[in-house]
Amino acid sequence: MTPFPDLTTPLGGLWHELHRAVTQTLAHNELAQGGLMIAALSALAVYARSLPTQLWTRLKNRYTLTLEVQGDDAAFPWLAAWLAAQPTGRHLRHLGVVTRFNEQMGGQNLTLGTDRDGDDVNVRLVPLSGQVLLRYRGHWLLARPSRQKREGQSGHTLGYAHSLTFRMLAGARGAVPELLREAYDFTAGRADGRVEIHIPYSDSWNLAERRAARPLDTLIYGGTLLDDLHTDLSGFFADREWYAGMGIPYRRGYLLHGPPGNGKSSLVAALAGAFGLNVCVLNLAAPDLSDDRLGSLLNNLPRRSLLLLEDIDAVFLGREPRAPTVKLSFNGLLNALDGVAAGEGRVTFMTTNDLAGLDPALIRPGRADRHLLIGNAGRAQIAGMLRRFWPAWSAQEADALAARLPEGQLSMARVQEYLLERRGDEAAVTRDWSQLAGPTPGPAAGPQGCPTRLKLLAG
Ligand SMILES: Nc1ncnc2c1ncn2[C@@H]1O[C@H](COP(=O)(O)OP(=O)(O)OP(=O)(O)O)[C@@H](O)[C@H]1O
Repeated sequence: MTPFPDLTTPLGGLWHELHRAVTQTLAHNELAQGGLMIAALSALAVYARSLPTQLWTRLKNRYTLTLEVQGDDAAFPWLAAWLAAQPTGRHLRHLGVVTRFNEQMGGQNLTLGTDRDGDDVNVRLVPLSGQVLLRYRGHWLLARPSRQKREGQSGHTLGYAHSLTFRMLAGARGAVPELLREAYDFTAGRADGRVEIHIPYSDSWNLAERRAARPLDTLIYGGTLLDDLHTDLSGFFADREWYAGMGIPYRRGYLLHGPPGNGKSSLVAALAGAFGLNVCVLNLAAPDLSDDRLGSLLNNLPRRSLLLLEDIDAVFLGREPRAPTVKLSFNGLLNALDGVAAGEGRVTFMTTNDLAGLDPALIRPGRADRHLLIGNAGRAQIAGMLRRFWPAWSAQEADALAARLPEGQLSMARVQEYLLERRGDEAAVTRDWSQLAGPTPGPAAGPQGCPTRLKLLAG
């Protein structure tokens, strides 16, 4: 087949003319010859310059493998914390300071001091970007944390999307599962009795904090509330097959209601510790929580978690949002709680200080199967708390002191605060006792004396 078009056609004739003109020009015109030469050499130079990069990329793709984990994945905190704990992890030079609510970033924990309430003020030094070479089980790993700005529709910064990449020789593939297992054991898998608190991040959850589990017996409630709840929950976890056999959705919902500061949030965290579970805290009033996002979040709940919806009365008045900033619709919430997509095995705790303000649909059985009133402190509870603070006191001494206070008027948080203030001065507890029945001191205290910052998680 001839490389030229057919000369008998008009296009073939045109091509022939063009070819002849170019050949003649190149044969007789030195300027054209020089131009062509320069163009050819330039093209060669460009190709030669890109050759090492191409070669490197080819070699890299052929002989190395990459393990990448995105910041919103559950494995991210495991690997980030593991990396930060490696001796060479400290060689990363681009560090950021984040508060403890970003524990998922790994990094080095620093306690800067204690605040007015005696709580540690913690920050973390976390690697944001850079790369380090480290040796793992005889293999070289190039670890590279990085972050990318996330922008909203109007171009404003929403935050940063973090990711972590490990590059290694292809032969190290067998070490990947071990690496993941070790990172998991180092963090979430540590059987140290800690409870993980997760908060929403985009459509998924981020580990906000790992905290020591509070023993259940440090919480004192009236009657048999604690035992009943524990038994109910144990029964639920043991009954999966029974639910399946009965065709009943395998979910359990609890509504804890009562005045503030009597241990609703603390109870959820303590139960999580007792059952080896974690807590996912969701603020339904968050302005960026739409119906869709709530659905995704509930579908993506980390395994073995209790879902905690705090202060649900603060979101809707009846079925209407309490504030214009609330994006969630009442129906969206109902659907997420028990619609078709509602997660199997989910345990939800809702807390409220205002039962009367809630729409009955939100708390009907199926969404909230058990309603538990957690009221103000009874005398027996106050006596119980006195003996926790002062174990040497006899039951009669504690009962006698508690009997001087009105039944069900004070919050347990108020009693706790009073005792905390006098924990170094036993005599002051009895001496000032009448103050407890009086008005609550301090600007941060609510009507029942619940210090507002004693929530499971702020926000
Ligand atoms: N029943 C209780 N036994 C022991 N301590 C309690 C009890 N109730 C409350 N406290 C103490 O009071 C503090 C506040 O409790 P918590 O935040 O759990 O109350 P709450 O009912 O969830 O309050 P709110 O309705 O304001 O969220 C905690 O530090 C906890 O130690």
